[in-house]
Amino acid sequence: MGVDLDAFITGLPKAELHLHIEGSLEPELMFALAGRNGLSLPYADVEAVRAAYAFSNLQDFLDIYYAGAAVLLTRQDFHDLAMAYFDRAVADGVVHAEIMFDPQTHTARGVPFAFVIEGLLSAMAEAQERHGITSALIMSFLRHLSEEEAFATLAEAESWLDRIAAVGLDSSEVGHPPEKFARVFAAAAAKGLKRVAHAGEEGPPAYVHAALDVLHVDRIDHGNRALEDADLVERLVGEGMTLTVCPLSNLKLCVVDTLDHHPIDRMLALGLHATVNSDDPAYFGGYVADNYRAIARARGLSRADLAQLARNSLTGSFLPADAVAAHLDRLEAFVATH
Ligand SMILES: Nc1ncnc2[nH]cnc12
Ligand SMILES: [Zn+2]
Repeated sequence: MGVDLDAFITGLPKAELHLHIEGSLEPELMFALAGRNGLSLPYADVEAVRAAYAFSNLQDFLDIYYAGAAVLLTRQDFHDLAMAYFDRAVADGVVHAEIMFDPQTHTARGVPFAFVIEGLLSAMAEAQERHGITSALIMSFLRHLSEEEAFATLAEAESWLDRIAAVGLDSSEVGHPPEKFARVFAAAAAKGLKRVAHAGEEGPPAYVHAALDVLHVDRIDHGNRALEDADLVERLVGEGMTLTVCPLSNLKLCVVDTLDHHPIDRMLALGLHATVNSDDPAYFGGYVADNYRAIARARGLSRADLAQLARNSLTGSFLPADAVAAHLDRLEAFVATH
């Protein structure tokens, strides 16, 4: 009733479960931080940065994304980066965000782990105080690096483990299967951390199986290629496994050729617990509500579908059950009146 689809999408209380904070670095902030830190960028201006964002696969993107992150040096830089994200997320109706960070991208450049996490944590506290948005941290290991380096990162995080909800696995998927990180994920689990992993973005269904069987993940990031394996789909449905799907990312990284062919509605119809997320919004042309809008238009999603995606995001989050229930109550009230 009443409001148009854009307002309905924005108004739906939702969680964002797949967001790389380094991927929310807008070109304007990239230039501001480069200036503040006395660094020069290989781009003339923000338009030139945006023009460089044309990718034909995941690796094309990762090369540019790691280069962009080089402007992040101080606690204040990480704080400013995260505050900019939270401001956008709140405007999109995000009530809870589980944000991934890649410490190895920074520690490899000599930035102390403490600067990264303290900057993010101070922004998380400020965003909660200012906007009421809650958040959690997912510490992701770069899968193109070694198991030993992942263990070193877990050791560096030791004194902050009570502030980290989960470990994750990202970066170049093909050739770096989940098995490579079996032991470090087991060590993280023994320390009480939850586990997520990118799987089935470019990698085959076998990587999704391994994320489940070997890494014992609580969620699958992306999971698109699971659709190639009917038994795997049945298993994911049976286990109620949340998939953190990222439509605009899938388009920009050529996981789908057009959003018109995106499988989000097929996933819902199969009973998969799919969610919609932005992945790296500064690089892929949109924040979470842009992703809902783009996929709704391309696939003709109904308001009931959109509400189900938002519901899945809340139930798939790592929030305590009472907080999930409270958000779901608000979601159902919103849906009933719009
Ligand atoms: N979509 C993605 N896949 C793998 N690693 C990433 N790091 C940032 N975004 C990523
Ligand atoms: Zn991702």
